[in-house]
Amino acid sequence: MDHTFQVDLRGVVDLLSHHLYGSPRVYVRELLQNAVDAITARRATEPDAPALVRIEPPELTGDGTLRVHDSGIGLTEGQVHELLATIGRSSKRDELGFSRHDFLGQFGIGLLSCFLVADEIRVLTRHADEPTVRWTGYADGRYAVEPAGPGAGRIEPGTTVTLVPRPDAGQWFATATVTDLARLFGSLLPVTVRVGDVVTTAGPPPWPTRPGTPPDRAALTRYARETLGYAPFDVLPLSVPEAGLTGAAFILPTPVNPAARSGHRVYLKRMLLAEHTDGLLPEWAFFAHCVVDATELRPTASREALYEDTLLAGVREALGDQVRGWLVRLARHEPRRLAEFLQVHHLGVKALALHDDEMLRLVDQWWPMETNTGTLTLAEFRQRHGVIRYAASLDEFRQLAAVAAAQDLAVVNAGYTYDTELIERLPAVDRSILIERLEPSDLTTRFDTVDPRVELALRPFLSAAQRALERTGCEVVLRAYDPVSLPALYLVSRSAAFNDQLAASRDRADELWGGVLDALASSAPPDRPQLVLNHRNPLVRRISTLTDPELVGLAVEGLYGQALLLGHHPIRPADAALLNSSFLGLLGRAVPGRGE
Ligand SMILES: Nc1ncnc2c1ncn2[C@@H]1O[C@H](COP(=O)(O)OP(=O)(O)OP(=O)(O)O)[C@@H](O)[C@H]1O
Repeated sequence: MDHTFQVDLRGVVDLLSHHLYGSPRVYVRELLQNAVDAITARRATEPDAPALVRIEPPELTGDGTLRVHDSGIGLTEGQVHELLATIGRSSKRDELGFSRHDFLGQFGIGLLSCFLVADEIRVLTRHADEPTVRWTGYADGRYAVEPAGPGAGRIEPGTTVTLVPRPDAGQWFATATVTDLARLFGSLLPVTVRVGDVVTTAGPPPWPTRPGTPPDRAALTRYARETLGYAPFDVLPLSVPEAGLTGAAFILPTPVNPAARSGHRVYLKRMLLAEHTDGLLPEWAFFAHCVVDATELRPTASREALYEDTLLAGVREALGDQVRGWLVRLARHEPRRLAEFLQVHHLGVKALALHDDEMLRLVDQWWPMETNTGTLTLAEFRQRHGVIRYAASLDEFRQLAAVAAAQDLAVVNAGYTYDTELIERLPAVDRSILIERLEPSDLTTRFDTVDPRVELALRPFLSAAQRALERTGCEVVLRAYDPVSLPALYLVSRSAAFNDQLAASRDRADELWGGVLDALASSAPPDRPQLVLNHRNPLVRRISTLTDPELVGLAVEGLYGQALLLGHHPIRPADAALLNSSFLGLLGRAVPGRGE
């Protein structure tokens, strides 16, 4: 024998409140939604029927209940039995079970949300000229249906839903709260909604809802200020006809962390879905905040997020194209504004340019980069210097910018976030673009060698200098270069820097890893850092003529330490000890009196 499922209503309500809805406040939304749907249904056959929803909070009814009156289609007694008492039953689906296009509701569970805040729900409803019916449902699962009785019938078709608040839910019924919630969820609804005497609907959205209508920028900016709390950098209207979507993207006026997306304000058929909806824009467009209304996108059952389907994916792509189009237009027609935009959002734009050719071109053309010949865009740099020569880290740039400039070598500082990757991606977009990473040791090839006779005469000095620095593993070289004021330059090729790091890790590693690192070290080329003394520098010349080997040692150690510091190189413990001893040694010699 067949049996019918029994439903434990308390269990279902518990499920809704703890696992489906984020807050009991959704009861206002569900009541509004049912009222609006009922009005839509009535106006389908009676286009001139009134379209009014009136909410009376307990303060106004005076009997502790909240009432929602609508001028909708109402229900017959048969429908009351069928629809109100069956969980999951809805009049808003077609014979095949698909949600009907004109309605907000579709799941047949919305009314249950009232049990989040009420113990008892009463519905007094009249359909056309049928008798008025009274339905009362209780949170424990009981319900009663009866005719309204003489004198208690409704004069007009429509429905009044009455909630008897639960003792612990009083806060959700305060007039101010109900007004705020009606405004939050329903301000764009196409019917008039009143809480008491206060109209909470605000008419049509502030963005164009018909194709071809130009946006009212002043109204949109006002909307952003009043509703979203900021004055946008710019506003662009959005439209995706396949999703029945219209809206606006507000470009945020301050930098935002691309990883901390705050989501978009989404309305479905003019009812607020959520203020922080994810998934509407591609991730790169984090600098845009959208407010949209769509007729075809679907909500999840909680009505607090968008259902991820192919339509949503298509919408995301279309909206991404529109935001991108705005950027490209700005670049073409308002370069100043674009520069302002980039000042605020350059990090995000660069992140986007890592994958997006159009954005990469934008960065190439418009983003001012630091170079050792002043601030230039990469495009300008190319035009002037041909090859984009770049230092891949801030330290490398600092170390070499001035010296390279003195050799007429223009270098871009690509040490800021994403810059190196972006420069290295440029040739993939435009094969004619030449790039070259500045290798510190390349510089020495541009330095002049010293006259062989002079160098020969300085052999003893150079040997003493090399001996003094032997412990540091660095090679002393003599060259002549500009700027004259620079006595010495410490140059580490990339492979030497790698070797240094490897040696430091080797010292800290255990046996197993030590073995692995040793194997690596043996495959790395034996490239030593160089201390390049500048023979054009007067001090170096004087030092090179010293005959006291100890003083030569102290002076060269001093130059070594100064070159390390000037180039922002890491100071290892051995370097610190060397710096210390050379400083004290030189001081000892400089101060009159006998040393111990
Ligand atoms: N104010 C009303 N006027 C007329 N009919 C109503 C009203 N409120 C509810 N109903 C009827 O009760 C049914 C169930 O309502 P309920 O809110 O539970 O679900 P729904 O609106 O169909 O779907 P959803 O769960 O998505 O809101 C509705 O389909 C509708 O037929």
